[in-house]
This record gives sequence, C-alpha cells and structure tokens, in this order.
Amino acid sequence: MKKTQGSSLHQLNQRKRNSVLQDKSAGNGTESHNVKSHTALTYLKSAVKGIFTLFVPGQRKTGSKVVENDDRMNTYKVRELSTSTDSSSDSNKGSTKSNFSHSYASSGGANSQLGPGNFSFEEIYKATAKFSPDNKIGEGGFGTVYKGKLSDGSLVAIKRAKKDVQNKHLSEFKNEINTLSRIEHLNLVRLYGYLEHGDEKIIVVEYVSNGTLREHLDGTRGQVLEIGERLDIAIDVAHAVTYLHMYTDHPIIHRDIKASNILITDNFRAKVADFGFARLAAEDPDATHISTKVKGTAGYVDPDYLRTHQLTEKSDVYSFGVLLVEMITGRHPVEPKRQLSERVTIRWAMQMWKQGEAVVAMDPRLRRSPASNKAIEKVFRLAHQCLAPSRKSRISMKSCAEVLWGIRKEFRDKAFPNPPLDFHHSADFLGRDVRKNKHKSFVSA
Ligand SMILES: Nc1ncnc2c1ncn2[C@@H]1O[C@H](COP(=O)(O)OP(=O)(O)OP(=O)(O)O)[C@@H](O)[C@H]1O
Repeated sequence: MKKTQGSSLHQLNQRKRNSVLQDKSAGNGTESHNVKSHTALTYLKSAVKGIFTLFVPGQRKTGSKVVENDDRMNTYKVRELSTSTDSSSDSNKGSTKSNFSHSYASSGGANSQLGPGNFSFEEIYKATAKFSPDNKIGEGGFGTVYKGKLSDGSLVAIKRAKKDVQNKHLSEFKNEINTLSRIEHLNLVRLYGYLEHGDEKIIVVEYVSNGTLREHLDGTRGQVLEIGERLDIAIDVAHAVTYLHMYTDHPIIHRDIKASNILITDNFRAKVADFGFARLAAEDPDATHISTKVKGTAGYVDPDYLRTHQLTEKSDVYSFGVLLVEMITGRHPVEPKRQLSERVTIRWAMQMWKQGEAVVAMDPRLRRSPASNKAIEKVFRLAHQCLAPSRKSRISMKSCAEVLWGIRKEFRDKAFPNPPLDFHHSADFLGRDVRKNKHKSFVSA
C-alpha cells in the first residue's frame, strides 16, 4: 500500500531537533499552532471560484479555542483566539462560492510552509494527479484516502467518499463542519474542509506523514516503538480527547478512538484523526463497524453504550482503555487466531494484570527493566479505570492525561536518573539506533 523512503542519520537528527522543539513548546505552555490570516487575494480568488459547492467554514478563527498544555503544571489553559475578520460562517453554507480559507497546522515537512488559500474540486483533482492510485494512502469506512499536493506545494490528505456513504449522515456532518474545522490542537488532525461536486464528496484534512499507530505497533513502519514513545503517544491522545471533551464550545465525543485513527508524526508524536467522522462510515456488512445505530469499531465500543445506545464522553474513555492495552501488549483488540482465552485482548491482558503478571502481557518486543515493568503495571491500572463496565465508575479523560504524565515522569526518572542536558532527546534515551522512518513519497501527474 505504501511506497517508502529510506532512513538516514539526518532524519534522526531532524527528529531529535523536532522533539526538542516540541517539548520546549510544551514546557513553555505554548503549543505551536499555526495561525494565519486572510488576505484580500484569498477573498478575490474565492469570489471567482464559484463553480463547485464547498461546505467550509467562513472564518476559522472566530471564537475558536486553542488549548495550551503545560507539562510542568499538569494543567490545561484555554485561550480564545481573537483574529476574527470575517462574516458569519453560516452565510457560506451551501454557497456556490468558495469562501474557504484554511490555516494549516504543521505536521512537519512541507506542510509547515502552508499559508491561507482556498481550493476547488479542480484543484483537488490536480492535487491527487487525477486521483491516481499511486497517491492512494489508505482505505477506510468513509472511502479512499489520497495524498495530495496543492499548487503551493503543501501536502494534504484527501478523503474521497464511497458512493454508498450515507447521505443522511453526511448532511449531519456538513452541519458540523464549521465547528470541526475551527478546532485546532497540536494533537488533533486538522479538518480543512468538505466539498461536494456532482456525486463526489470529499474531505480535506491535514496530512500526517508517518503512518498510523496500528502500523507502528504491527512493526510495519520500521523499529518497534519503545515504552517512552508509547507513553508520549498515549499522553498526546489523552490531551486531544480531553480537548474535544472539555475545551471546545460544545463537548465533542470522538466515537471511534482506535489505533488506526491515531496518526504518527515524523517526530513520533500523535495526532488523533476522524473526530466527528464516525457516523460517516458506509454501512458495509463486512466492515468492522457495528452498523445498527451504534457506531464504532468492534473491540473498542463501550458496552454501556451498546446496551443503552446512550453516547457520553465516557464511551471515548472506554475506547481509550482498549487503546492503552493495545499499546502495552502490541496486540489487536480482537485476535481471532489465538486460543480462546486470549482472543479478546483486554480480557486476557487485564486478567494477567490482576494476577500480578502484567509483564507476561507486555509486548514481547519491549525491553524489560524495573522502570518499564513498573510503568506497564501502572498503565494497566489506568486501563482498568477506563474499562469499568459502568460509565459512572470510569475515570475522566483529563485525569487519564494527568495519570499518564505521572507515569512518564516516574519512568524517565527511574530509567535515566542522571541524564545529561540533552539526553531526553537522544537516541540512547529513545532506546534505539537510527530508526527507519518510512513514508510514501508523492506522485505528481
Ligand atoms: N490525515 C492523514 N494523513 C495521512 N494518512 C492518512 C490520513 N488519514 C488517513 N490516512 C491513511 O488512510 C488510511 C485510511 O484512513 P481512514 O480514516 O479512511 O480509515 P480508518 O480510520 O483506517 O478506518 P475506518 O474508516 O474503518 O475507521 C489510514 O489507515 C491511514 O493510513
């Protein structure tokens, strides 16, 4: 499915630099969000491009919020963005004129250079080299995903709906586009826009270059993720979902937290994808989705939600618990080929943990040490709190993030008691040599 590019020492150095920058940023309580303003040219262009219907936000910045994650204080701060310059977003709904402007959160590489602009179906067509199979990067319940290169050289992921994607769900989704596309968080994949052209339905999102968490856990992306990296990723996911639950104008329930919806950046941090998308999946009887009213993916769905059909933030917490177990064990939530007692990973792994044998359930590829064993034990305890059968007994997502911070700190302190100044970002700390960082290059028309 994916073409690769080779690894190099340069990539590792780049990665270390990125890690330093990212951690510095977190330490200062200022996550780097790209905030770009409209230009007169943007509006002129959008007025001219009136051919295709584009359901997009009028002004992304109005009233949107950015969370600042202060790693030292274990607190979240929310600040209102104040760069409101545009007319009401409602005025754009169903408009034949594209008044879409997008700022691109950086996912590294070329994307960091992106500026404001707008695009049409023609542009998307060109960006994907006419939806060339060579630019296909994945396939999901919604449809086919392409890597796209816009005329300014910036990269985006383009999700082209299957023809049978439920129109009913799409219309609901369109109503939410304004909200979803205003959400900016370092650990959430940015939604740039949704467009319709004839029977084509397309979602344009931030491109994240280093595959999915599931691919990394499967070992199809080079070296296996070490414990420190898995903790970082779990924290990123917890931050992202906490933000959706607590800091958006209205709480957003992700509904489909799973390892294939966690995208990994070049510096091995996480971005959560597909928030608000779960309902868009096609009703495919062979799909892993459960299709009768309840949406989600088999193995991750909250049993309380299945029973009551009542969706709350705690359904995400349950799925996050499944994800934590997946990250520790490296296994898929359901492993049909294993012996009966091990087929449902959470059941087997939590049993091991309860018997004081957490280390047996630990991914065999992870290095054992007193520090990592302790960390694993504690992540299992947290997973147990997430997986409580009754939603009332489950921990909140914000508390998950806080607990994970503590686990990561203890792990670092134990594993590396006297690190030199830049040690946290060195290959030794990460527990590896130069890693293969493979991802697909772009094919142009
Ligand atoms: N923003 C993105 N950047 C880079 N690759 C992406 C992006 N979004 C999706 N992909 C790739 O496309 C694949 C399919 O993604 P998609 O979100 O459509 O489905 P999924 O989440 O894997 O499955 P489902 O739709 O059943 O939940 C992903 O596994 C990933 O490899």
